[in-house]
Amino acid sequence: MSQPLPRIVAWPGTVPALPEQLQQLLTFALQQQLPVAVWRLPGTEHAQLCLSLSADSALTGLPPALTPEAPAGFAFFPFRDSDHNPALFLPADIYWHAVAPDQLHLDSTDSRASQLLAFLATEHANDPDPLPWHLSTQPVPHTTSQDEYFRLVETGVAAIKSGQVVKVVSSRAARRPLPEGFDALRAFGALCSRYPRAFVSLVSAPGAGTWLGASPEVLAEIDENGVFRTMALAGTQPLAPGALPQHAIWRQKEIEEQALVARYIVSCFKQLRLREYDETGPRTVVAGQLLHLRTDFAVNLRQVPFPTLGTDMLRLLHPTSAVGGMPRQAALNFLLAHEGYDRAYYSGFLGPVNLPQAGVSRLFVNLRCLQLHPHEAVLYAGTGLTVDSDPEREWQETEMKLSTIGAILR
Ligand SMILES: C=C(O[C@H]1C=CC=C(C(=O)O)[C@@H]1O)C(=O)O
Repeated sequence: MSQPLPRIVAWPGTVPALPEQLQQLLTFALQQQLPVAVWRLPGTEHAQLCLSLSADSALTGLPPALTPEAPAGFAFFPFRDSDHNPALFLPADIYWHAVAPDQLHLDSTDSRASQLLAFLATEHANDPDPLPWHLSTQPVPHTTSQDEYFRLVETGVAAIKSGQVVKVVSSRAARRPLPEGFDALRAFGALCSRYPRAFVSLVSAPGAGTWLGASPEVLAEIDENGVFRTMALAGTQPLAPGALPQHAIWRQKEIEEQALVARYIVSCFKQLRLREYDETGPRTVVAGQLLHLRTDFAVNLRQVPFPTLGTDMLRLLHPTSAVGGMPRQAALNFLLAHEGYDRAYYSGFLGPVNLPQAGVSRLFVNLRCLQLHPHEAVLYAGTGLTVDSDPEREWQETEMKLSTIGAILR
Protein backbone atom coordinates (compact mmCIF):
# COMPACT_ATOMS: atom_id res chain seq x y z
CA MET A 1 0.00 0.00 0.00
CA SER A 2 1.44 3.36 -1.00
CA GLN A 3 1.71 6.11 1.64
CA PRO A 4 0.97 9.41 -0.08
CA LEU A 5 2.08 12.65 1.51
CA PRO A 6 -0.59 14.36 3.59
CA ARG A 7 -2.93 16.77 1.82
CA ILE A 8 -1.74 20.12 0.55
CA VAL A 9 -2.94 23.08 2.61
CA ALA A 10 -2.30 26.75 1.85
CA TRP A 11 0.08 28.66 4.11
CA PRO A 12 -2.31 30.52 6.42
CA GLY A 13 -2.42 34.31 5.93
CA THR A 14 0.27 36.34 4.21
CA VAL A 15 3.22 34.21 3.10
CA PRO A 16 6.40 35.68 4.61
CA ALA A 17 9.85 35.59 2.97
CA LEU A 18 11.49 32.12 2.82
CA PRO A 19 13.85 32.57 5.82
CA GLU A 20 10.93 33.69 8.00
CA GLN A 21 8.87 30.71 6.87
CA LEU A 22 11.64 28.37 7.95
CA GLN A 23 12.10 30.32 11.17
CA GLN A 24 8.38 30.03 11.99
CA LEU A 25 8.18 26.30 11.22
CA LEU A 26 11.29 25.68 13.32
CA THR A 27 9.96 27.83 16.17
CA PHE A 28 6.78 25.74 16.30
CA ALA A 29 8.71 22.46 16.22
CA LEU A 30 11.25 23.46 18.84
CA GLN A 31 8.77 25.09 21.21
CA GLN A 32 6.70 21.89 21.08
CA GLN A 33 9.89 19.78 21.52
CA LEU A 34 9.29 18.00 18.23
CA PRO A 35 11.92 16.57 15.85
CA VAL A 36 12.56 18.58 12.70
CA ALA A 37 14.93 18.42 9.71
CA VAL A 38 15.79 21.06 7.10
CA TRP A 39 17.91 20.19 4.09
CA ARG A 40 19.06 21.40 0.67
CA LEU A 41 19.97 18.83 -1.98
CA PRO A 42 23.24 19.18 -3.96
CA GLY A 43 22.88 21.35 -7.03
CA THR A 44 19.48 22.72 -6.01
CA GLU A 45 18.47 26.04 -4.51
CA HIS A 46 15.45 25.18 -2.45
CA ALA A 47 15.35 24.09 1.17
CA GLN A 48 12.91 21.43 2.34
CA LEU A 49 11.59 20.76 5.83
CA CYS A 50 10.12 17.71 7.53
CA LEU A 51 8.50 17.95 10.95
CA SER A 52 7.13 15.07 13.03
CA LEU A 53 4.19 15.66 15.32
CA SER A 54 5.38 13.18 17.94
CA ALA A 55 8.90 12.71 19.29
CA ASP A 56 8.26 9.01 20.03
CA SER A 57 7.19 8.20 16.50
CA ALA A 58 10.68 9.22 15.31
CA LEU A 59 12.33 6.38 17.22
CA THR A 60 12.98 3.45 14.95
CA GLY A 61 15.36 0.53 15.26
CA LEU A 62 15.84 -0.18 11.59
CA PRO A 63 17.36 1.48 8.56
CA PRO A 64 14.54 2.87 6.39
CA ALA A 65 13.06 0.94 3.49
CA LEU A 66 13.77 2.63 0.15
CA THR A 67 10.59 1.51 -1.60
CA PRO A 68 7.70 3.70 -2.77
CA GLU A 69 5.31 1.99 -0.32
CA ALA A 70 7.43 2.87 2.74
CA PRO A 71 6.54 5.86 4.93
CA ALA A 72 7.76 9.30 3.83
CA GLY A 73 10.12 11.07 6.21
CA PHE A 74 13.67 11.97 7.08
CA ALA A 75 16.19 9.33 8.24
CA PHE A 76 18.82 10.24 10.82
CA PHE A 77 20.95 7.22 11.56
CA PRO A 78 23.97 7.01 13.88
CA PHE A 79 27.32 5.44 13.02
CA ARG A 80 26.50 2.71 15.53
CA ASP A 81 22.91 2.19 16.67
CA SER A 82 22.69 2.31 20.50
CA ASP A 83 20.46 3.53 23.35
CA HIS A 84 22.61 6.70 23.48
CA ASN A 85 22.31 7.39 19.77
CA PRO A 86 19.09 5.82 18.54
CA ALA A 87 18.25 5.43 14.88
CA LEU A 88 15.66 8.08 14.03
CA PHE A 89 13.13 8.33 11.25
CA LEU A 90 11.12 11.55 11.31
CA PRO A 91 7.74 10.81 9.72
CA ALA A 92 6.75 13.64 7.35
CA ASP A 93 3.64 14.69 9.29
CA ILE A 94 4.40 18.17 8.00
CA TYR A 95 6.43 18.70 4.85
CA TRP A 96 7.35 22.02 3.25
CA HIS A 97 9.41 22.68 0.11
CA ALA A 98 10.67 26.14 -0.81
CA VAL A 99 9.80 25.35 -4.46
CA ALA A 100 6.13 25.88 -3.52
CA PRO A 101 6.46 28.09 -0.43
CA ASP A 102 2.77 28.86 -0.10
CA GLN A 103 1.93 25.17 0.42
CA LEU A 104 2.18 22.85 3.39
CA HIS A 105 1.67 19.10 3.27
CA LEU A 106 -0.21 18.15 6.43
CA ASP A 107 -3.31 16.44 7.72
CA SER A 108 -5.47 19.34 8.89
CA THR A 109 -7.77 16.95 10.79
CA ASP A 110 -4.85 16.24 13.15
CA SER A 111 -5.21 18.60 16.13
CA ARG A 112 -1.43 19.27 16.37
CA ALA A 113 -1.26 20.12 12.68
CA SER A 114 -4.12 22.58 13.12
CA GLN A 115 -2.19 24.07 16.07
CA LEU A 116 0.65 24.70 13.62
CA LEU A 117 -1.72 26.43 11.18
CA ALA A 118 -3.04 28.61 14.00
CA PHE A 119 0.53 29.40 15.08
CA LEU A 120 1.57 30.39 11.53
CA ALA A 121 -1.46 32.65 11.23
CA THR A 122 -0.51 34.70 14.32
CA GLU A 123 1.93 37.59 14.86
CA HIS A 124 5.54 36.40 15.26
CA ALA A 125 7.04 39.38 17.05
CA ASN A 126 7.35 37.38 20.30
CA ASP A 127 9.00 34.28 18.88
CA PRO A 128 12.08 33.16 20.88
CA ASP A 129 15.44 34.43 19.70
CA PRO A 130 17.66 32.40 19.68
CA LEU A 131 15.54 29.33 18.93
CA PRO A 132 15.38 26.63 21.64
CA TRP A 133 17.34 23.99 19.68
CA HIS A 134 17.29 20.43 21.02
CA LEU A 135 20.42 19.57 22.98
CA SER A 136 21.96 16.13 23.17
CA THR A 137 21.46 14.25 26.40
CA GLN A 138 25.00 12.85 25.98
CA PRO A 139 28.08 14.59 27.40
CA VAL A 140 30.49 16.36 25.03
CA PRO A 141 32.69 13.56 23.62
CA HIS A 142 36.38 13.20 24.40
CA THR A 143 38.36 15.38 22.01
CA THR A 144 41.51 13.67 20.80
CA SER A 145 44.78 15.59 21.20
CA GLN A 146 47.37 15.64 18.42
CA ASP A 147 49.55 13.13 20.34
CA GLU A 148 46.60 10.82 20.90
CA TYR A 149 45.71 11.00 17.20
CA PHE A 150 49.28 10.21 16.20
CA ARG A 151 49.13 7.11 18.44
CA LEU A 152 45.75 6.13 16.98
CA VAL A 153 47.17 6.34 13.44
CA GLU A 154 50.26 4.35 14.47
CA THR A 155 48.05 1.67 16.07
CA GLY A 156 45.91 1.62 12.91
CA VAL A 157 48.95 1.20 10.66
CA ALA A 158 50.23 -1.60 12.94
CA ALA A 159 46.82 -3.34 12.71
CA ILE A 160 47.04 -3.12 8.90
CA LYS A 161 50.61 -4.46 8.87
CA SER A 162 49.64 -7.37 11.11
CA GLY A 163 46.76 -8.23 8.77
CA GLN A 164 44.05 -7.51 11.37
CA VAL A 165 42.47 -4.99 8.96
CA VAL A 166 43.15 -3.92 5.37
CA LYS A 167 41.96 -0.35 5.87
CA VAL A 168 40.57 1.58 8.81
CA VAL A 169 39.12 5.10 8.98
CA SER A 170 40.18 6.79 12.20
CA SER A 171 38.42 9.95 13.33
CA ARG A 172 38.24 12.51 16.08
CA ALA A 173 36.04 15.22 17.57
CA ALA A 174 37.13 18.83 18.16
CA ARG A 175 35.51 21.56 20.26
CA ARG A 176 35.13 25.09 18.92
CA PRO A 177 33.48 28.08 20.64
CA LEU A 178 30.32 29.42 19.01
CA PRO A 179 30.74 32.98 17.81
CA GLU A 180 28.67 35.66 19.56
CA GLY A 181 25.06 35.57 18.34
CA PHE A 182 25.53 32.30 16.40
CA ASP A 183 22.29 31.39 14.62
CA ALA A 184 22.03 27.80 13.37
CA LEU A 185 19.43 28.65 10.74
CA ARG A 186 21.59 31.45 9.36
CA ALA A 187 24.56 29.03 9.43
CA PHE A 188 22.46 26.58 7.39
CA GLY A 189 21.90 29.35 4.81
CA ALA A 190 25.62 30.17 4.80
CA LEU A 191 26.49 26.50 4.19
CA CYS A 192 24.01 26.37 1.29
CA SER A 193 25.68 29.36 -0.39
CA ARG A 194 29.22 28.22 0.33
CA TYR A 195 28.81 24.57 -0.74
CA PRO A 196 26.35 24.36 -3.68
CA ARG A 197 27.39 20.75 -4.44
CA ALA A 198 26.94 19.46 -0.88
CA PHE A 199 23.95 17.97 0.88
CA VAL A 200 23.37 20.65 3.51
CA SER A 201 21.36 19.66 6.56
CA LEU A 202 20.15 20.93 9.91
CA VAL A 203 18.53 18.28 12.09
CA SER A 204 17.21 18.88 15.59
CA ALA A 205 15.62 16.07 17.56
CA PRO A 206 15.01 15.27 21.23
CA GLY A 207 17.88 13.13 22.55
CA ALA A 208 20.03 13.43 19.41
CA GLY A 209 20.47 17.20 19.74
CA THR A 210 21.14 19.54 16.81
CA TRP A 211 23.44 18.70 13.89
CA LEU A 212 24.56 20.84 10.98
CA GLY A 213 26.44 19.44 8.00
CA ALA A 214 27.54 19.77 4.38
CA SER A 215 28.14 16.24 3.11
CA PRO A 216 29.84 15.39 -0.18
CA GLU A 217 28.95 11.66 -0.09
CA VAL A 218 25.84 9.89 -1.38
CA LEU A 219 25.23 6.63 0.47
CA ALA A 220 22.16 5.45 -1.45
CA GLU A 221 19.69 7.32 -3.61
CA ILE A 222 16.84 6.57 -5.98
CA ASP A 223 15.93 9.46 -8.25
CA GLU A 224 12.77 10.51 -10.11
CA ASN A 225 13.76 8.29 -13.06
CA GLY A 226 14.07 5.17 -10.92
CA VAL A 227 17.88 5.19 -11.01
CA PHE A 228 19.62 3.82 -7.93
CA ARG A 229 22.99 5.44 -7.19
CA THR A 230 25.82 5.08 -4.75
CA MET A 231 29.46 6.19 -4.80
CA ALA A 232 32.92 5.26 -3.58
CA LEU A 233 34.40 8.50 -2.23
CA ALA A 234 37.86 8.51 -0.67
CA GLY A 235 41.32 10.05 -0.97
CA THR A 236 41.76 13.69 0.00
CA GLN A 237 43.98 16.60 -0.99
CA PRO A 238 43.53 20.37 -0.74
CA LEU A 239 42.28 22.22 -3.80
CA ALA A 240 45.16 24.58 -4.57
CA PRO A 241 44.02 28.14 -5.44
CA GLY A 242 43.60 28.47 -9.21
CA ALA A 243 44.27 24.76 -9.87
CA LEU A 244 41.91 22.63 -11.94
CA PRO A 245 40.57 19.50 -10.24
CA GLN A 246 41.16 17.43 -13.39
CA HIS A 247 44.89 18.19 -13.11
CA ALA A 248 45.17 16.72 -9.61
CA ILE A 249 47.79 14.03 -9.15
CA TRP A 250 47.07 11.28 -6.65
CA ARG A 251 49.53 9.22 -4.64
CA GLN A 252 49.40 5.43 -4.64
CA LYS A 253 48.05 5.56 -1.07
CA GLU A 254 44.90 7.50 -2.05
CA ILE A 255 44.37 5.47 -5.22
CA GLU A 256 44.43 2.24 -3.21
CA GLU A 257 42.31 3.69 -0.40
CA GLN A 258 39.58 4.68 -2.86
CA ALA A 259 39.82 1.46 -4.87
CA LEU A 260 39.07 -0.52 -1.69
CA VAL A 261 35.84 1.42 -1.21
CA ALA A 262 34.85 0.84 -4.86
CA ARG A 263 35.65 -2.86 -4.52
CA TYR A 264 33.50 -3.05 -1.41
CA ILE A 265 30.51 -1.62 -3.30
CA VAL A 266 31.04 -4.14 -6.11
CA SER A 267 31.10 -6.92 -3.50
CA CYS A 268 27.71 -5.70 -2.20
CA PHE A 269 26.23 -5.89 -5.73
CA LYS A 270 27.73 -9.39 -6.00
CA GLN A 271 26.14 -10.47 -2.74
CA LEU A 272 22.80 -9.44 -4.22
CA ARG A 273 23.72 -11.22 -7.48
CA LEU A 274 23.26 -8.02 -9.43
CA ARG A 275 25.51 -7.61 -12.46
CA GLU A 276 23.71 -4.84 -14.35
CA TYR A 277 25.33 -1.81 -12.72
CA ASP A 278 27.17 1.05 -14.44
CA GLU A 279 30.48 2.08 -12.95
CA THR A 280 32.05 5.46 -13.82
CA GLY A 281 35.39 6.70 -12.58
CA PRO A 282 37.33 7.13 -10.47
CA ARG A 283 37.55 10.86 -11.15
CA THR A 284 38.56 13.85 -9.11
CA VAL A 285 35.70 15.81 -7.53
CA VAL A 286 35.60 19.03 -5.53
CA ALA A 287 34.13 19.14 -2.02
CA GLY A 288 34.52 22.65 -0.59
CA GLN A 289 38.26 23.35 -0.43
CA LEU A 290 39.11 19.66 -0.85
CA LEU A 291 39.46 17.18 -3.68
CA HIS A 292 38.43 13.53 -3.48
CA LEU A 293 38.50 10.54 -5.79
CA ARG A 294 35.04 9.25 -6.67
CA THR A 295 33.59 6.28 -8.53
CA ASP A 296 29.86 6.46 -9.30
CA PHE A 297 27.62 3.40 -9.48
CA ALA A 298 24.15 3.42 -11.06
CA VAL A 299 21.40 0.86 -11.67
CA ASN A 300 18.32 1.70 -13.71
CA LEU A 301 15.51 0.09 -11.74
CA ARG A 302 13.12 0.54 -14.68
CA GLN A 303 15.31 -1.87 -16.65
CA VAL A 304 16.56 -4.12 -13.87
CA PRO A 305 13.62 -5.52 -11.92
CA PHE A 306 15.02 -5.34 -8.38
CA PRO A 307 12.48 -3.36 -6.31
CA THR A 308 14.31 -3.86 -3.00
CA LEU A 309 17.75 -2.89 -4.31
CA GLY A 310 17.84 0.46 -2.46
CA THR A 311 16.82 -1.11 0.86
CA ASP A 312 19.18 -4.07 0.44
CA MET A 313 22.16 -1.96 -0.60
CA LEU A 314 21.59 0.48 2.26
CA ARG A 315 21.75 -2.38 4.76
CA LEU A 316 24.91 -3.75 3.17
CA LEU A 317 26.64 -0.41 2.70
CA HIS A 318 26.32 1.27 6.08
CA PRO A 319 28.89 1.90 7.48
CA THR A 320 30.87 1.95 4.22
CA SER A 321 34.58 1.37 4.04
CA ALA A 322 34.88 5.15 3.49
CA VAL A 323 33.95 5.70 7.15
CA GLY A 324 34.68 2.34 8.85
CA GLY A 325 37.19 0.28 6.95
CA MET A 326 37.75 -3.20 5.60
CA PRO A 327 36.97 -5.95 6.39
CA ARG A 328 33.99 -4.17 7.82
CA GLN A 329 33.57 -5.97 11.17
CA ALA A 330 37.29 -6.09 11.94
CA ALA A 331 37.59 -2.35 11.23
CA LEU A 332 34.56 -1.54 13.41
CA ASN A 333 36.01 -3.64 16.25
CA PHE A 334 39.31 -1.77 15.89
CA LEU A 335 37.52 1.59 16.13
CA LEU A 336 35.50 0.53 19.17
CA ALA A 337 38.69 -0.58 20.92
CA HIS A 338 41.00 2.32 19.94
CA GLU A 339 39.18 5.42 18.72
CA GLY A 340 38.37 6.53 22.27
CA TYR A 341 35.20 8.54 21.71
CA ASP A 342 31.59 8.13 20.63
CA ARG A 343 31.00 9.17 16.99
CA ALA A 344 27.25 9.48 17.67
CA TYR A 345 25.66 10.60 14.37
CA TYR A 346 28.92 11.56 12.64
CA SER A 347 29.53 9.07 9.79
CA GLY A 348 26.00 7.76 10.18
CA PHE A 349 23.59 8.64 7.38
CA LEU A 350 20.76 11.05 6.85
CA GLY A 351 18.32 12.27 4.25
CA PRO A 352 14.79 12.30 2.84
CA VAL A 353 12.92 9.08 2.09
CA ASN A 354 9.96 9.17 -0.31
CA LEU A 355 10.18 12.96 -0.36
CA PRO A 356 9.17 15.03 -2.25
CA GLN A 357 7.38 12.09 -3.84
CA ALA A 358 6.97 8.35 -3.33
CA GLY A 359 9.87 6.40 -4.88
CA VAL A 360 12.44 9.19 -4.50
CA SER A 361 14.95 8.90 -1.63
CA ARG A 362 18.37 10.43 -1.07
CA LEU A 363 20.58 9.32 1.77
CA PHE A 364 24.00 10.85 2.44
CA VAL A 365 26.84 9.96 4.79
CA ASN A 366 26.89 12.41 7.70
CA LEU A 367 30.33 13.94 7.06
CA ARG A 368 31.71 17.48 7.46
CA CYS A 369 29.30 18.02 10.33
CA LEU A 370 29.04 19.52 13.79
CA GLN A 371 26.84 19.11 16.79
CA LEU A 372 25.59 22.15 18.71
CA HIS A 373 26.16 22.39 22.45
CA PRO A 374 25.51 25.41 24.66
CA HIS A 375 28.18 28.02 23.69
CA GLU A 376 30.25 25.56 21.63
CA ALA A 377 30.16 23.18 18.68
CA VAL A 378 31.69 19.72 18.41
CA LEU A 379 33.11 19.10 14.94
CA TYR A 380 34.00 15.69 13.52
CA ALA A 381 36.42 14.41 10.89
CA GLY A 382 38.19 11.22 9.91
CA THR A 383 40.83 9.90 7.55
CA GLY A 384 41.25 6.59 5.80
CA LEU A 385 44.41 4.84 6.93
CA THR A 386 46.45 2.49 4.83
CA VAL A 387 49.80 0.86 5.40
CA ASP A 388 51.50 4.06 4.12
CA SER A 389 49.75 6.51 6.46
CA ASP A 390 51.82 9.17 8.16
CA PRO A 391 50.40 10.48 11.51
CA GLU A 392 51.26 14.14 10.83
CA ARG A 393 49.65 14.08 7.37
CA GLU A 394 46.53 12.34 8.69
CA TRP A 395 46.20 14.95 11.46
CA GLN A 396 46.51 17.74 8.87
CA GLU A 397 43.85 16.02 6.78
CA THR A 398 41.41 16.00 9.71
CA GLU A 399 42.19 19.71 10.23
CA MET A 400 41.33 20.42 6.58
CA LYS A 401 38.11 18.43 6.83
CA LEU A 402 37.14 20.17 10.07
CA SER A 403 37.53 23.53 8.37
CA THR A 404 34.79 22.70 5.81
CA ILE A 405 32.12 22.98 8.50
CA GLY A 406 34.33 25.12 10.77
CA ALA A 407 34.14 27.92 8.16
CA ILE A 408 30.69 28.91 9.45
CA LEU A 409 32.03 29.45 12.96
CA ARG A 410 34.42 32.18 11.88
C1 LIG B 1 35.70 10.25 6.91
C2 LIG B 1 35.63 11.37 6.21
O1 LIG B 1 35.76 11.40 4.85
C3 LIG B 1 35.70 10.22 4.06
C4 LIG B 1 35.20 10.63 2.74
C5 LIG B 1 36.05 11.11 1.77
C6 LIG B 1 37.44 11.00 1.94
C7 LIG B 1 37.97 10.31 3.00
C8 LIG B 1 39.43 10.16 3.16
O2 LIG B 1 40.20 10.66 2.31
O3 LIG B 1 39.89 9.60 4.14
C9 LIG B 1 37.09 9.62 3.99
O4 LIG B 1 37.01 8.27 3.62
C10 LIG B 1 35.37 12.66 6.85
O5 LIG B 1 35.19 13.66 6.15
O6 LIG B 1 35.29 12.70 8.10
